[in-house]
Amino acid sequence: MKYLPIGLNVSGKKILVVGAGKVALQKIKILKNFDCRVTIVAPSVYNQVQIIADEVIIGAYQARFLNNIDLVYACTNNFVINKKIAKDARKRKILVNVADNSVLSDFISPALYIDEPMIIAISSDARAPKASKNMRDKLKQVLRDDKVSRDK
Ligand SMILES: C[C@@]1(CC(=O)O)c2cc3[nH]c(cc4nc(cc5[nH]c(cc(n2)[C@H]1CCC(=O)O)[C@@](C)(CC(=O)O)[C@@H]5CCC(=O)O)C(CC(=O)O)=C4CCC(=O)O)c(CCC(=O)O)c3CC(=O)O
Ligand SMILES: NC(=O)C1=CN([C@@H]2O[C@H](COP(=O)(O)OP(=O)(O)OC[C@H]3O[C@@H](n4cnc5c(N)ncnc54)[C@H](O)[C@@H]3O)[C@@H](O)[C@H]2O)C=CC1
Repeated sequence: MKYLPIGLNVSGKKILVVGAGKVALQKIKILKNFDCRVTIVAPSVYNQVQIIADEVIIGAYQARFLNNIDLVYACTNNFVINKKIAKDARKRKILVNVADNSVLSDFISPALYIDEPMIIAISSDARAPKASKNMRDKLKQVLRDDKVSRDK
């Protein structure tokens, strides 16, 4: 095993998501459940992303966008850019998640289900993301059933 699951306090932290496609949107939707500030950078950003991000930078990634950032997600569809983001982040000691390269990632994204205050987080140590998603969906029902019995 390589990736330690921890509960990171992101309250008030500045988080940069590079890219605004399907994978970036998935990350942003999760982040919006937490008390952090999310900035998106991408050459073009569609409405849904625009609405949920705290700040949007239209344009290609530049290293200076990492200034004052606490955590970064590299979610472009360009592996060269993603690799550069990882390198730039490491130089600045900022923890980085690289959507297409777990080897370069300081942390990985588990499959999540949030029903406050409970969180289900399933990971396969980056080896079987689809299996993580499927297991999360099964356990989601367990949490829902448990809640029904707690609320009775
Ligand atoms: C390392 C990591 C990246 C990271 O940390 O970001 C990673 C990497 C890769 N994913 C790949 C593929 C797919 N990933 C998904 C979905 C999700 N993947 C997520 C996490 C992670 N994926 C991290 C490890 C998590 C762990 O430890 O288990 C979830 C759980 C959370 C999230 O993305 O936030 C999210 C569910 C979101 C939700 O529904 O809630 C689907 C299905 C779909 O999209 O419906 C497919 C298509 C599969 C198919 O079609 O079979 C591939 C290609 C190779 C392959 O297939 O294995 C790579 C490897 C690579 O690209 O190198
Ligand atoms: N859940 C996961 O972790 C998964 C990860 N992936 C990987 O994640 C990456 C992203 O996938 P999708 O979101 O589906 O791609 P996508 O094509 O939908 O989105 C890519 C985004 O990157 C942006 N982009 C491209 N060059 C950029 C630059 N120089 N600076 C800033 N933004 C830039 C594009 O404008 C676009 O918004 C791919 O590398 C893919 O292989 C794929 C499936 C699941």
